[in-house]
Amino acid sequence: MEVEKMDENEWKYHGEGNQSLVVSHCQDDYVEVLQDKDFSQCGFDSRCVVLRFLKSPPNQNMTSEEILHHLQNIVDFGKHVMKQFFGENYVHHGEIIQLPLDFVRQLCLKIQPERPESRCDKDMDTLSGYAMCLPNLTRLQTYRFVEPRPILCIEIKPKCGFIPFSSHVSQEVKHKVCRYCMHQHLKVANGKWKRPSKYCPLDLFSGSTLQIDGPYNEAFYEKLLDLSTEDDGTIAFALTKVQQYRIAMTAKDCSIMIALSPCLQDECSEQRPVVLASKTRLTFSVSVLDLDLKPYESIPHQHKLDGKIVNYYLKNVQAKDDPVMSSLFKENEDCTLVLHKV
Ligand SMILES: O=P(O)(O)O[C@@H]1[C@@H](OP(=O)(O)O)[C@H](OP(=O)(O)O)[C@H](O)[C@H](OP(=O)(O)O)[C@H]1OP(=O)(O)O
Ligand SMILES: Nc1ncnc2c1ncn2[C@@H]1O[C@H](COP(=O)(O)OP(=O)(O)OP(=O)(O)O)[C@@H](O)[C@H]1O
Repeated sequence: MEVEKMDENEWKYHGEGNQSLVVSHCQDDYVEVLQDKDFSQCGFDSRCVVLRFLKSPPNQNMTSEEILHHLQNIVDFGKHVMKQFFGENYVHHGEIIQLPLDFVRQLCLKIQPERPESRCDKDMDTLSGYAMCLPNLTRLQTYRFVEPRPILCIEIKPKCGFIPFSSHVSQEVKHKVCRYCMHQHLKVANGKWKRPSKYCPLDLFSGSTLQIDGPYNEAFYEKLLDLSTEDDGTIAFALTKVQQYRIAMTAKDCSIMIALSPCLQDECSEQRPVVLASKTRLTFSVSVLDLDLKPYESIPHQHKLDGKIVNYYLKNVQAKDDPVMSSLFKENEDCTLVLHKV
């Protein structure tokens, strides 16, 4: 990708979350096989990548150095920690790219009308010129060229699914209803959603949970794994526990992108994973995204939020449905852990 020749008209709004905004190349729907000569600064043809910009509330801009440092942490954390947890093939840590400021400003103006109103409480960073360059995960990742066939891409955010059994969890309701389902009621009350979701992460997961700022290198990862479960009372132990918590919080908020495309029998090779769906053979790619480490500051926020979620649920949902906790057994509603003898 030749950064000096970047033209905002070749890029389009792709999507955004609470922390970042993503643009993709306008031609990504109909490109031909790419030649190695097209690859440059970040090792990809611009038509196969997305650019991911950080966002911040108006008047709370970080300096360029802070942005660069933050992006570097994201890349290192993906590369050395999350890749090890999820697997080399599923995590794409990307690279930092420095773009001409003029391009970034023009791009920001161009995409503004496409942004959903609910996301406009934060602005895309147009001051630093830094962004992450990542493969476009809505495409198949098997080869570095664009598939000639149509692709169906599904993005899911599985969220966290387990019922804690620790005796340190004092509230009885937490042993019965998962946090995600309880949180849904608070989100409806706060106006985030119109109604609680019928999805429950417990349907997806069967049990346990996934168990430090920089350097996010292999030694860091080893340290996380080596931590014994016995509390030895040292500061090092306590710090590592905090880091484990942050990593678990990060993992619980990730997204999974699944790209599927039809393929003919003679096209199937060992390199290309295939799934059979009734009469069709589909080749696919699976990627995990949004693996930015949650900041320290989110820990007290999580703690407060936890209290709000449970209190709201107990007062407004369970209290209404009691006396016999009938809600626990309502089909498709809050998901309760019901143990069956096998
Ligand atoms: O708290 P939750 O479970 O609602 O998750 C938040 C997400 O809400 P969602 O699950 O999509 O409804 C929320 O997603 P949306 O903004 O709704 O897309 C963010 O991912 C948020 O992370 P951060 O604080 O911006 O780093 C997420 O916050 P944390 O992961 O920091 O708690
Ligand atoms: N590499 C990628 N390829 C294709 N699409 C992507 C890629 N990265 C992000 N996206 C799209 O952009 C959206 C926003 O990106 P992302 O989830 O990283 O933002 P975020 O602000 O960190 O999210 P959150 O609100 O969960 O904190 C994703 O939901 C996804 O649809």
